Amino acid sequence: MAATDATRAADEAYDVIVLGAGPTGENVADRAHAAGLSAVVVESELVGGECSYWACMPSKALLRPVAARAEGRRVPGLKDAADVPLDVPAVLAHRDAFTSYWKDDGQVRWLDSSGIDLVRGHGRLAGPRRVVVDGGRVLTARHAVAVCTGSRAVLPPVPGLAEARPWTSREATSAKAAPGRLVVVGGGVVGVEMATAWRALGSSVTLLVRGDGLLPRMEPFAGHLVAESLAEAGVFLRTGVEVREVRREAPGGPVTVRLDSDDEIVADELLIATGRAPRTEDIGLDTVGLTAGSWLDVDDSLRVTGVTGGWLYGVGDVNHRALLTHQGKYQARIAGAAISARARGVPILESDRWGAHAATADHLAVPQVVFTDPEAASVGLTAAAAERAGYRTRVIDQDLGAVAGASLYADGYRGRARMVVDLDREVLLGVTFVGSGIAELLHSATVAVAGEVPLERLWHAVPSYPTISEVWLRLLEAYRG
Ligand SMILES: Cc1cc2nc3c(=O)[nH]c(=O)nc-3n(C[C@H](O)[C@H](O)[C@H](O)COP(=O)(O)OP(=O)(O)OC[C@H]3O[C@@H](n4cnc5c(N)ncnc54)[C@H](O)[C@@H]3O)c2cc1C
Ligand SMILES: NC(=O)c1ccc[n+]([C@@H]2O[C@H](COP(=O)([O-])OP(=O)(O)OC[C@H]3O[C@@H](n4cnc5c(N)ncnc54)[C@H](O)[C@@H]3O)[C@@H](O)[C@H]2O)c1
Repeated sequence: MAATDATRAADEAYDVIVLGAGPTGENVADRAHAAGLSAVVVESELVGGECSYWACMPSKALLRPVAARAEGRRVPGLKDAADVPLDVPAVLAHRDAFTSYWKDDGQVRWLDSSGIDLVRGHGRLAGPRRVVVDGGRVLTARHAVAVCTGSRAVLPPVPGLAEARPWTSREATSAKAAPGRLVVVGGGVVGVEMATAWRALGSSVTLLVRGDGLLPRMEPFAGHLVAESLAEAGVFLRTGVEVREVRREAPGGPVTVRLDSDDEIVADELLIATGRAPRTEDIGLDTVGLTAGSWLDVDDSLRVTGVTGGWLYGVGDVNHRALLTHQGKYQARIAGAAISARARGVPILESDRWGAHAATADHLAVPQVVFTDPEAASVGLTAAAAERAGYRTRVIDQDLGAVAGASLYADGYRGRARMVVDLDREVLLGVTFVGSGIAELLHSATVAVAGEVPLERLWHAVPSYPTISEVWLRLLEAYRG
């Protein structure tokens, strides 16, 4: 029997509506559902979002063989065997498998098995607590709507650029073959990771950076070490340059990039990796008093400020707090807890620093690993950021190559570590590691920074011998004198 309008309307009411099924949206829905609330997710493309299909997963699948080969080349006995070109079809096939061939059946099954409803289509807010999908189906939320629509690559307003149809992160992570000549614009994370991957896959790569170094949000030595190694891998790095104009005479033909110096570079592909914009231009923000196309300002429980009634949340990339999958998922856990507490009528939330309903780590302890060779990883504040924030600090640096575990790990190990100490509390504000195999070391630093572990107690956390982790001992010895 066909549902009447009345029963249909009742069917379409949920406790929580989530807009966007990326890693963040999936986790908000999961947390809400685990707390006994009904949840629906609206998704216009693939369940799993950018991370699964055009970002984290495919990029790391491309980069893992690059790192493994680089490490093999530095291990006696393995050097010659590892010093070979990558098997490009095998690497690309591995990447394709990691994106599930751009199909989301597995993630849809997970939603189903979790008891979360999925509505496919483009969702737009239509006033408080209402979402309209593809201009038809109307969903209403009893407690909350969480906007988790993520971000997209921005193209700077360079004449001819849009018409030249450059690669963005989507094409750079999903391309079916290595271009002969690739120009990459932007020395941030996407720029350096993709320059690393495509160089190793056989492209001649030119990396154009308008600043004076790479990875400007990290400690300067991270960018220096990565630049040194990219140059050794054969990447042409040009710093202090601006792109003035781009021309592509024929679709699929060569592209010419003119710089502010009037130099021209001709390439087969151009990757623009100059940052992100929020996917909020067409989600009905104007219907709730917000500006279309803006990042969402949120409080520490991820609730959007400037909207009355407290029902709208903005979680993940869309709030611009930390554009990382793990941080979006962390925010989702906090938002899910806050939504369910408010739904239960809990009078006062745990919104104090490090409370259950406050995403404090977004301000103080965001970890990030850049999967270049060497890897660069950091958590918390850089020395410069700590100084700007007014802390009284001491900076301790350590040559990672001098650690026994590192020299065993690879011949001629190159790397560096830094800890930034808050002298008033004697806890760590930030830690950075650069070197092979340090990605897995980062969590120790995250625990120390988020835990605000006193340095005198860290002294009793004994790293195993001979591991790269002994860098902790060297850093603490240098601090204690
Ligand atoms: C090349 C690259 C590599 C990266 N590598 C890493 C990494 O190694 N580690 C890491 O932590 N982070 C990495 N990131 C960042 C990471 O991808 C993002 O931080 C993460 O995807 C954000 O998750 P999200 O759920 O907030 O948004 P997204 O993953 O962007 O998901 C948003 C979802 O919302 C959907 N949507 C948008 N608008 C609507 C609408 N109106 N209606 C319905 N659905 C909608 C979209 O289709 C999408 O599925 C990388 C990013 C890039 C570009
Ligand atoms: N391994 C990881 O964790 C990982 C990997 C890739 C991306 N990400 C996330 O995705 C987000 C996007 O990465 P991204 O590299 O696109 O952004 P980004 O903000 O990290 O870097 C963009 C770079 O482009 C430069 N730039 C901006 N406008 C420019 C212009 N007109 N001309 C030349 N250069 C210009 C900026 O100065 C900056 O250095 C980041 O926030 C990052 O955290 C994470």
